[in-house]
Order: sequence, then C-alpha cells, then structure tokens
Amino acid sequence: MMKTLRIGTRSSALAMAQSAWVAEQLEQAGYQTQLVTVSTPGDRSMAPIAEIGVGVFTSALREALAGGEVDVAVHSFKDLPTEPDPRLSEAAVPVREDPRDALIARDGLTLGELPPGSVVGTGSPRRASQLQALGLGLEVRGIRGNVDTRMRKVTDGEVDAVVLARAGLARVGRLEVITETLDPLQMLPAPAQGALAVECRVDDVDTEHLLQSVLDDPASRAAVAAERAMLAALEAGCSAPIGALAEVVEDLDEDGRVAQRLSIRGVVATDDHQLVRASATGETTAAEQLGRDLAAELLDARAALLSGPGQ
Ligand SMILES: NCc1[nH]cc(CCC(=O)O)c1CC(=O)O
Repeated sequence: MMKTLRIGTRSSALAMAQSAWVAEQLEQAGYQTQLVTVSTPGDRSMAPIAEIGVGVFTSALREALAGGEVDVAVHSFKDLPTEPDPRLSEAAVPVREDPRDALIARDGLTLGELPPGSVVGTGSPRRASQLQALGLGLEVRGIRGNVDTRMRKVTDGEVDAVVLARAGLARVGRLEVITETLDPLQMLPAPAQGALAVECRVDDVDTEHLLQSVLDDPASRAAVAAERAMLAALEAGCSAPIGALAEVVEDLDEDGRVAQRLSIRGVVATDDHQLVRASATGETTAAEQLGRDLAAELLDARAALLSGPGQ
C-alpha cells in the first residue's frame, strides 16, 4: 500500500489553486494526495510586507514540512527567501505560468490611456518604481490584501488601477479582469514570478525523486535559478527594488547551429525612481553564474549613475 502524500498549503484562494494543481498532477501520475492547510503570519496580518519581512508567507509552511506534519510544500517561488533551507530540497520547479504583470484599470483602460494624476495601487516597490519611471504622471498608492481585495479597490473607485501578477489571476481563473498585460520592457516581473517551488525534506529521497520526475520542468528551473541568483547577489549590494526575467530562447551557438540559450534581463531602481537596466545571454547549464554576472553589471551601472554629473 502506497502512502498518501500530505501536501501543505496556505489557505488563500491562490495558494489553494496552486496546491490543488500540484495534487492533480501527482494523482494523474498514480499517487494519492491530501491537502493540509497551514496558516501563516502573512495571512493573518494586514501590515505592509516591507514591515513583516520576506518569508512571512513561506516560513510556517516550511516549519510544518521540516517538522514532518506534511510531506510536500507548495510555494509561490517569488515569496521564498533566497537563503536556502538546509533541511529542505527544492525537488521540483513545474512549468512556469506567464510571468508578466497585469494592469486592472477602471473602464477597461490601458496604462497609456490613464490620465496623468491617476492613482495606481500597489504595495510593491518594484512595481511602484517602474510605474513612476514611465513618465505618465501616475500617482502610486500603497495597498495590500489578497487578489480579490485588491481588485475590489478598483471596482469601489478607491484607486484607478492596480497591478497584479498575471499568473495569480490565471490560477484563480480571473484573467478576464485584466485590461493590459504589461510588456517586460516597461515592467520587469519579480524574480521567479509565475513559478512554483515544490519542496520536500532533504532526507526524503523517495518523495524528492517522484516530485522531480512528475513535476519538474528544466527550462523553468534554469530561468528561475538565474533570476534568483541575480536577486541574491543584488541583495548583498543594495536594498533597492529589483525586477528580473530569464527565458530559454533558441539562439545560434559558436558553430552557427541552433541551440537553447538562457537570456536574462534585469532592472534595479535608485531611490529617486531612476532605473538601471542590463541584459545577458549564456548557457542554460550556467544559469546561476549568468544571474550573478548580470547583478555585478547592474551594481556597476547603478554606481556610475549615482556618481555621475548632476548628482
Ligand atoms: N506577493 C504575493 C504573491 N505571490 C505570488 C503571487 C502571484 C503568483 C506568482 O507570481 O507566482 C502574488 C500576488 C501578486 O504579486 O499579484
């Protein structure tokens, strides 16, 4: 008799949808699963994320996994701290959803159609600085809450628009509310946005192997590894808002043959909402080095900008 895999999940609609999707993939591969909800301080508090800290959504779930209450934990990868947890294994990175950010504006408006002075609600410094840098005269207001709460602020007229991850809306079946999917040239997503991390205990090699064989997507794993390596390297050098997007693309290798390569773009903001951008392409097998190299380039460019004329 095969044991039932207990899958730990947060109780929000988004977390439940993600965990149910993971459970379904495992069931289809012939495994028995059970969802176990774990409440986290991030779900209970309405304080700004900047005050309660990264990892508020994921640490309680990780403790439940490490303590043996559940066998598998499903996280939004972008909510995981870059510091690895030695007790746990990132067993699978499933196929990533569309990583882009999306605008939900009143009256079906796009960013360019919002009149100057329009209020856009977001609690994310990354989204705020990229919105300010567009030069559209938008006013950014800090908001928090789950996907439903944030969308309601538009319907109630409290703000003219909000920016949310497209992936979150896709997972809860609400893509129809989007009025514009933002081009990464204007708005680079958070590192690992749209990807899931499926974890198990590091000593539970059977579960690790089955999660990897059923759920892991190597291209998504490489992209996320590059973005998070960039983030980790930048966190050491600054606390500014950071966006990143890596994609596996078809490119020509040194002999002119078509090969899979990893392409990454990154952005870092300065305190006065100026943006520094950089991009690079490398081997999919050296994803983390590519991310670290891009971080070094961004830090140099930012230092040059801050020490430049007029500063
Ligand atoms: N910070 C909360 C959070 N964590 C993951 C997602 C969306 C799903 C994803 O990016 O995988 C969201 C909501 C949002 O940013 O709009």
